[in-house]
Amino acid sequence: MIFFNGNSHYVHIPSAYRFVLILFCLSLLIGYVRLDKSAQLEPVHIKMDRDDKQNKNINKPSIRFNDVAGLDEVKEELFEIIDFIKHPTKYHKMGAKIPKGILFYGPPGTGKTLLAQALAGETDSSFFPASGSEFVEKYVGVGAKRVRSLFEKAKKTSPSIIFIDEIDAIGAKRTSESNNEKDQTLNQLLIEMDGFHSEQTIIVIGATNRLDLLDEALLRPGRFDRHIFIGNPDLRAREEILMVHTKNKPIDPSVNIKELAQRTHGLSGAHLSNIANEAAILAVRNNKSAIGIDEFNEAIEKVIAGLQRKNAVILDKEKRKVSFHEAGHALMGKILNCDLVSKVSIVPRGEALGYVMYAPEEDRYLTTTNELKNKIKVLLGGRCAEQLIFGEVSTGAKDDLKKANTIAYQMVCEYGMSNLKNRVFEPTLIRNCYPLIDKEIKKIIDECYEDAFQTLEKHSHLLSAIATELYKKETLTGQELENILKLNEQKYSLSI
Ligand SMILES: Nc1ncnc2c1ncn2[C@@H]1O[C@H](COP(=O)(O)OP(=O)(O)OP(=O)(O)O)[C@@H](O)[C@H]1O
Ligand SMILES: [Zn+2]
Repeated sequence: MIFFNGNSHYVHIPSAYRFVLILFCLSLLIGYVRLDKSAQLEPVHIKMDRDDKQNKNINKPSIRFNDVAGLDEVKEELFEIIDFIKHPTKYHKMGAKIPKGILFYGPPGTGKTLLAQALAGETDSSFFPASGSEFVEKYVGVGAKRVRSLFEKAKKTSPSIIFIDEIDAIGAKRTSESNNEKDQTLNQLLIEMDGFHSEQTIIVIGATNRLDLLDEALLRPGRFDRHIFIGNPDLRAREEILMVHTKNKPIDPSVNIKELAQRTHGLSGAHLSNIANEAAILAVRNNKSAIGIDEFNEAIEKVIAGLQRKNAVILDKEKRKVSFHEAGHALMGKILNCDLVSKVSIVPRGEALGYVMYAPEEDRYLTTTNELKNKIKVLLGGRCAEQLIFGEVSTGAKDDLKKANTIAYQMVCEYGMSNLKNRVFEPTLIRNCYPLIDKEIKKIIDECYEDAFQTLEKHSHLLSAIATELYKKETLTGQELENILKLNEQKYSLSI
């Protein structure tokens, strides 16, 4: 209550009322402060909560290179990228551009995702996994928007690694039957990759099982210009992968991991991790205190039986055949001093069941008749070895034959290196003179085959030595090949 005296503007309030008034004002004040506080605090509180969630969503993998077994060559290649991410200024000062995109390609389950996580773990980068198929939407523009928002998030928490699995889902070659939504999504990805500055350390890793499907635009310099093949593990790698996946499991001492690795030729890392897990589950079911060989045997059978592709696991007989076939190529290459062999392997790669890798040659612009014939002999060496050892040939030389025949054809029709001398055959002339040309091609191929066969026959002890080691180890480096030859050449010369 307020008393008002019109004359003096003095307001007289009795003390009891004064007390109540003070209390009222105080309570208002406290209420206001509380209201004000809560009005201010609440959004702050919510904001913190959101930040917290965002931070929690930022995935910083704890996986390290040590968790990825085998793949030593790949890891070596990635060490450079690690240095880029860890010390970007060193490179910026030199005016060097940090690579933006890396493409991992190879068969499924070989550790592409694992490696990308390990790269993030090693560099303490934020990890943004995505799958190409997530961006493929019915409605135009949705995929592009998702790409934009993914890059926005990655930029905020740089250094970041964006991992796009199944990149072929958005990055496949564009055809005349264009799909507007897919094209927009791919364009957005290209724009984002072209857009981020080199000061923002963001590496985009794409993974695919089919490199050949990807659009050229994606592979251009400045985009996914580093391509790293990640293949199925060889014997040593399989042993290491099995070790990684049995590390924290009680294993019966009688289990020989090396022997398990030998029996799982052609399987991927994912299969091996699956075997270890299946074996553990079986051990629980069998009331065992440790995983024994019976559980492993059953798990291997289960995983192998579950494989749809029969040739995913090469039968032992085939493995022997492939070993001799590849040894035939490698030995011919060595004897004829053709190209420098850097690796021989019987680990399937793409459609090939084995392969010989040659060290990059210096650029050559001229090749002689003899050199071309030697190339044909090396190509035919695989089939010759099969004929020599098994008395029959297989379909495995399909690609070799195609390449050998192409060289022979060029020798006859383009280089004037046959009995038809210095003639050049244009398509119409080829049609008219086909029997003549064919006879010359056949002559070159037959002579080379005969020569390669005799050479391998003469050095069959070396062929067997290489094939045996290859069968055992599955991959031989150029140096290991050299050592086998040296060792057996000595034995050979001593024995004659
Ligand atoms: N080199 C390896 N070392 C250890 N574990 C491995 C290795 N390779 C594969 N694995 C195991 O297999 C699982 C699957 O591997 P990952 O997902 O990385 O394969 P991927 O190549 O990305 O397959 P996809 O092409 O099918 O996406 C991993 O989680 C891991 O358990
Ligand atoms: Zn071959």
